[in-house]
Amino acid sequence: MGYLENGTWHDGWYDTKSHDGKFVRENAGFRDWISNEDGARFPPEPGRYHLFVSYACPWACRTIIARRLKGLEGVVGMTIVNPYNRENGWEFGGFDDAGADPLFDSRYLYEFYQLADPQFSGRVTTPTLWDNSEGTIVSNESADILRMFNSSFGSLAERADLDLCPEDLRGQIDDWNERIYPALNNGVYRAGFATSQDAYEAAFTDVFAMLDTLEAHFSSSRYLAGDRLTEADWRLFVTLVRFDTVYFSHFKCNRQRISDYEALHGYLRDLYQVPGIAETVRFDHIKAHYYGGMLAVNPTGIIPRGPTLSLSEPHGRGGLD
Ligand SMILES: N[C@@H](CCC(=O)N[C@@H](CS)C(=O)NCC(=O)O)C(=O)O
Repeated sequence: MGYLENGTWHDGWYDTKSHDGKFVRENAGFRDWISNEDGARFPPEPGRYHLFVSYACPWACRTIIARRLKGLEGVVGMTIVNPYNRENGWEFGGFDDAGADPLFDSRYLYEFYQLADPQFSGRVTTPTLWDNSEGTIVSNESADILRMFNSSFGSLAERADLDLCPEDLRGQIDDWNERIYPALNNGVYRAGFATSQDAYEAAFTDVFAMLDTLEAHFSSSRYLAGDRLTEADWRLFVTLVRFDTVYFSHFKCNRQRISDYEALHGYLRDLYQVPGIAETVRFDHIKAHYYGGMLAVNPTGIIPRGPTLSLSEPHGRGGLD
C-alpha cells in the first residue's frame, strides 16, 4: 500500500493521525468520462479501453459486474491484479487468475499512473480505466465507471436494452447511494482503519444503523429502488457479500453478521444467484487482500479458514415486489 508523490512511488499506510484517528478516503485522481456526444475526447470504441481491477476490491467489483451485465466483455478489456497490494501497491501476476500487464509488460499498476501523468500525486487505486489511444487514464472512480458502462457504449453493449440507472428511478437510486456510501460501503473501512476508539465507534454505529434500515426495507421490498435491480443494488451487494468473511472480523463490525439478518441475507443470496454474478465473487482474492495484505490491521498476515457461507441456498424472495 502506498502512493505517488510528484510521480515517485512511496510505500505508506493511510494518514489517520491528522484526522483524529479517522480514515478519510481520498478523492479519485482521474475523473474523465467516456461519452457518445459529438466531439467527446473519450468516445466509445471497441478495444480502446482497458479496465484494471482487483477481485478483492468492492469498488472494482462494481465495475466488473456492470461490464458483465451490460455485455461489454468483448468491448472493454480487463486485467485482474494480484490481491496483496503490499509495499509496491497493486502488482501484476503471481496469484491465481491475476494477469500479466497485457499492454506494456509493467510490474506495477502505478506505472500506468506515471505514464498518464509523470507528476501525479495521489493513490493508485482499482478500478482504473485506461485509454489505449491517448495512453492515459480516463477514470479511477468506480461510481463514474459504473455509469459510463451503463450508458456510454450504446449498441456496442450486448445488453444495450438493460438500464441499471433508469430515469424514472434515478432519484431513488441517487438517494440510496448517498446514504449507503458513507454509512456502509465506506463505513466498514472507517471502522476497520480507525486508529482512535471514538472514530471506530462512530463508524460501527453508522454501519449497523444502515444495516437495520436496510433490513426493514427488504422485509417488504425485493430491491432498493422500484421493482428492478439497479446500480444501487450492485453497489450495496459488493459490500454485503464481503461482510461476514471480512468486515465482521477483520474490520471489527461484529454486532451481527449478514446471515443473522433474515431479509438482508435473502436479498444477498438473491443477487448472488443472478447469472454471471457468483463468478465475480472470489473469496480467495478477497481474503488474501484484506487479511494477507493489510498488515497494519492484521500484522501476522494469517488468513482465516472460515466462515462457511450459504450464498447458493434458496433465497425465497420471489414473492416480494
Ligand atoms: N473512490 C474509489 C476508491 C477505490 C479504492 O480505494 N480502491 C482500493 C481497493 S479496495 C485501492 O485501490 N486502494 C489502494 C490505496 O488506497 O492505496 C472508487 O470507488 O473507485
